[in-house]
Amino acid sequence: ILGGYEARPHLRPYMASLQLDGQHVCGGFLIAEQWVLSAAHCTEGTNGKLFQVLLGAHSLSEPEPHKRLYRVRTQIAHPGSNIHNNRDDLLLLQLEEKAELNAHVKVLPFQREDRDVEADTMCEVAGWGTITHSGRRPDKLQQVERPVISRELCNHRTRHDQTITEKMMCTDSRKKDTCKGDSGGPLVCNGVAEGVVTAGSRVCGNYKKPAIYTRIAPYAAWIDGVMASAAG
Ligand SMILES: NCc1cccc(NC(=O)c2cccc3[nH]c(C(N)=O)cc23)c1
Repeated sequence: ILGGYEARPHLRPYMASLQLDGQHVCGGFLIAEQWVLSAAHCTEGTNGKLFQVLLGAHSLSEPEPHKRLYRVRTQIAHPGSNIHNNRDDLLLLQLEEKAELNAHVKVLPFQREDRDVEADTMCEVAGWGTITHSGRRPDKLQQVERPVISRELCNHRTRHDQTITEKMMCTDSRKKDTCKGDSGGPLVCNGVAEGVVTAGSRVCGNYKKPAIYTRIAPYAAWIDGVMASAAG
């Protein structure tokens, strides 16, 4: 997160850190006791290795009560996701066991009504992604508030030039923005997860490249289907 600030500890008990060999790679969030939603692009370069999911954390390094690393039973990328564009950039992770829910570990509801969030709505995004252009990584969860911008503006020739589909949404990226390692985290508007951070143009903090999110509502049926079929 560029231009943000340290989150109030455990005010976002749904936040997950997707880790490989103890290293934070991407954000994610708890959508059910045994399921985390993140971004498919996060699996790039992991050559099929499964993530471990850290829940209940504020600091990535310090011991904290309720902080727990979960193994992943299965990772399911949306069938439409690919490395060439940002379409269908969603990843579902089934934990080896149900997460132990408590004050620091909670499920975040996601939007099921497929209607655009109005432009200028203030939403918030959090993550352990880089906090400087040079790529400094934070130890503690960061957050920032960002206004939603219209798809029309986001699709302008000088911005993302007609690549933003009706299954995506954007927020202003002037100075305060998502960045490397924030992918997979939730965009929360009025207490509901409306979007999932996608790297998009990979640029951070440049107002010409607004932050892009995969809208969750259009994928509610896919998410429910995967969770139901794996319930086993
Ligand atoms: N503000 C939009 C936004 C949201 C989330 C992430 C990003 N930026 C990256 O992710 C990024 C940036 C720079 C080099 C990078 N290399 C890689 C990589 N996977 O090798 C990713 C990146 C941008």
